[in-house]
Amino acid sequence: MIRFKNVSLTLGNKQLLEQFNLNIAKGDKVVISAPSGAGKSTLLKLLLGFFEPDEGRILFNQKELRPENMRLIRSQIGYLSQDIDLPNGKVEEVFDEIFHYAVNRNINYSRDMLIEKIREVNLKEDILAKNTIDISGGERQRLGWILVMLLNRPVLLLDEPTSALDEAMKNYFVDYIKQTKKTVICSSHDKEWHTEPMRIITNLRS
Ligand SMILES: Nc1ncnc2c1ncn2[C@@H]1O[C@H](COP(=O)(O)OP(=O)(O)OP(=O)(O)O)[C@@H](O)[C@H]1O
Repeated sequence: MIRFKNVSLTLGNKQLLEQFNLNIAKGDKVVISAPSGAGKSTLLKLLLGFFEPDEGRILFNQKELRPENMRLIRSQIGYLSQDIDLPNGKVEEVFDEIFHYAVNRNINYSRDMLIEKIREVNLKEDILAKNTIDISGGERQRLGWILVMLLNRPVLLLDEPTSALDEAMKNYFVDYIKQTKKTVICSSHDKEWHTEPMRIITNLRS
């Protein structure tokens, strides 16, 4: 479903990917656990079309990543960025707004579903009335997770998605990924991700 074929990429003066090959089948769970600065975030950003490879090809559902395909490809991806980029505003309104975007209008979403998820991830309902700029890193990360879970897209790209969470919460999200049928690529250093059925990738330079 996702294929990197001999992909090389240099940013600045640093070669991050060198003839990199990776085949990801539908439903696979891939965890990238290369050292800091190795290019994990960049690999995810390549799939979103934020960077283009210097050499090689990237295929998504047999289609080559090209500017004209990116809109359709992105509509199938739930992306959790490292800094959880939520718009400014009251949490409840931010979620409402996101589910009113044209691309998300066919998704089943309600305030009750949001509240159920908020409870599941050990947040309190009063977070709905808080501004997204006034919440902690751990709260923000859990809201990002709630968003990708509710968006319910077939492919998840997760960039250090458990870095700000306690052990119980890390395990909660690892368990969610274990049981989902979605195709998942996750960058993380957390040991909780080193478990079946995750495929661990440690080297981006071959
Ligand atoms: N647009 C850019 N121009 C030049 N260099 C860049 C650019 N984006 C990233 N880099 C550099 O590429 C390297 C890889 O960055 P990236 O964020 O992908 O690493 P990472 O493996 O995710 O690291 P970490 O685990 O610390 O988040 C870093 O040295 C970074 O400074």
